[in-house]
Amino acid sequence: MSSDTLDAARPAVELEGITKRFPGVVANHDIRISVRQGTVHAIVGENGAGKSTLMKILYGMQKPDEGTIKVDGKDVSFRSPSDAIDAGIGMVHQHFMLADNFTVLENIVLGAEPTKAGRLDVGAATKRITELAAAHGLRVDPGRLVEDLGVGDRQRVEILKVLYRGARILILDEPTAVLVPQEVDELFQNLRELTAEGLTVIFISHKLDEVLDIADEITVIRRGTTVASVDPHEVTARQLAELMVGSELPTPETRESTVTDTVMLKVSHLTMEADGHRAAPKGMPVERYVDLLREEGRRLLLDDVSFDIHKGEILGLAGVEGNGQSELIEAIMGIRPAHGGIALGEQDLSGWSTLRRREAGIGYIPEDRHRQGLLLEASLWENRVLGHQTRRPARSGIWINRRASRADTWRIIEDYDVRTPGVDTLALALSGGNQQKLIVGREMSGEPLFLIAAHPTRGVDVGAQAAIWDHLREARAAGLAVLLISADLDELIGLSDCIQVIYRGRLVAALDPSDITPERLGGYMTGAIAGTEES
Ligand SMILES: Nc1ncnc2c1ncn2[C@@H]1O[C@H](COP(=O)(O)OP(=O)(O)OP(=O)(O)O)[C@@H](O)[C@H]1O
Repeated sequence: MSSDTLDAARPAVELEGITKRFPGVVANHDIRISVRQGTVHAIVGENGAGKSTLMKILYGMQKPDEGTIKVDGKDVSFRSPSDAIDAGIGMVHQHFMLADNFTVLENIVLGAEPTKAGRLDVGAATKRITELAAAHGLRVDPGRLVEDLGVGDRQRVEILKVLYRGARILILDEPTAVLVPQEVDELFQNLRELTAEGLTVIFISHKLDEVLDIADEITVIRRGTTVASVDPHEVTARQLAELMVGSELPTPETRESTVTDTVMLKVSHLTMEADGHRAAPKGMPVERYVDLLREEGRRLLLDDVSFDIHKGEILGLAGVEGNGQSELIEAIMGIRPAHGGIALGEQDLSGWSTLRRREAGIGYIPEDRHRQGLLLEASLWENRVLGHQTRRPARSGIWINRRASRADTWRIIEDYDVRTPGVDTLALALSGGNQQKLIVGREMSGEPLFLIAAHPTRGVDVGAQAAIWDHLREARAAGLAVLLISADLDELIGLSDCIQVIYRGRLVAALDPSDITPERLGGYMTGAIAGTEES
């Protein structure tokens, strides 16, 4: 949109004086934002700044204590998301909420208004979806099963789903976190087409360069209140970050290799069958057995994966989600059986329980902090103890040592800048990024020999991201071996000593991070560049 038309555009959403308090925290305070119709309006801020709370208010999931919301110039008051949907607001969640074993069409119409007869008119629904998809440049095939779709396609289905319900204002919560660069380009193209047709997009992201690329206007929230609305053409990513933090950022230090010759983790011929683990015939070498499985045409989730990680080394694993990363983690943690070998230092881990592996020195920052990382209903100090019950400071004799655990939780809060009123706060009351900082702090505190870091900075702001990177680099310099799995390609390239690409369960390329671009890496990850071994 040209700046003249932009200025002329009327507001689609006006938030005036929004305040929301939780016990001990003012999450939003006197927020003022005017979102012009037909624009992409980005909202940025540190972890815990209050972005999610504000979006929950706008989507009817929470009620503000004070303030007014106007949509298309009219005062509204939402009691639930369905009120927000009726007013033309749609939310595209970061974690897709699609049913895998249903088609695109079924997912889109699921939960939308039933037809008068109570049955779905498949012909009419298909026609409407096809028209919507064509009108907005969102190509998807309504008849395909969602489980067969890639991440970018799934996101398009989510967008179509809210458009199908009549949304004119779309809220996108960190939509690029799971996308490779090529998919980000496509998403941005889609968003440009949507706004060109008069739809309005509210875009939340921690990736400031992307925000600068796509937004027509950016609002910065700091400690619960709006501190600036800026034109993306007039600020740099660094200035934006400084507005968020309220002070100048430190310049990142240059890095030196700390990789040693000592192998800390050795993974050899790791292979996992899709339809159930069967023991290999006695005495048959694993390589031979893997060949046999292939000859039989069995589907393999991990296909003969071998690599070493040395003391002081970060090995980055690049891959589009669903190409075997989760299975690799599960095999290393002893959660799911696989063929092949895993050794930590001199110790062969075959047959070891997850707890024993953890005790032997494996730390684990899980990819899904809600399902695997935290007990949301428990306090922060209890979460500090979680998974570390048998080690100091949690344990003294046979008892959990509350005092030491609480003190250590305070230490993590300080070291990792977790924004919380205290250690008795429930984990569910922390913002997403602050939950993540707590988990990273906890896993690093166990002083592991080897760490699996799955998306360690997902959802954390640039300041906290830099702090977590520093902690990882320091631990690496002290000899920690790290398997880093991340969808953030700048993070993978910036932190890793070597990058392996996983595609359909196989390691297809070994790349040197010092001479690879995110675009080329994305090419390997999607299979667009054929996987040849490089080094
Ligand atoms: N249900 C709740 N109960 C208590 N406090 C809450 C609740 N939800 C949010 N908060 C607090 O409100 C503040 C704002 O949190 P919010 O989730 O809105 O931040 P955010 O900007 O979305 O952060 P992030 O980038 O980490 O997701 C935080 O201090 C958080 O701990």
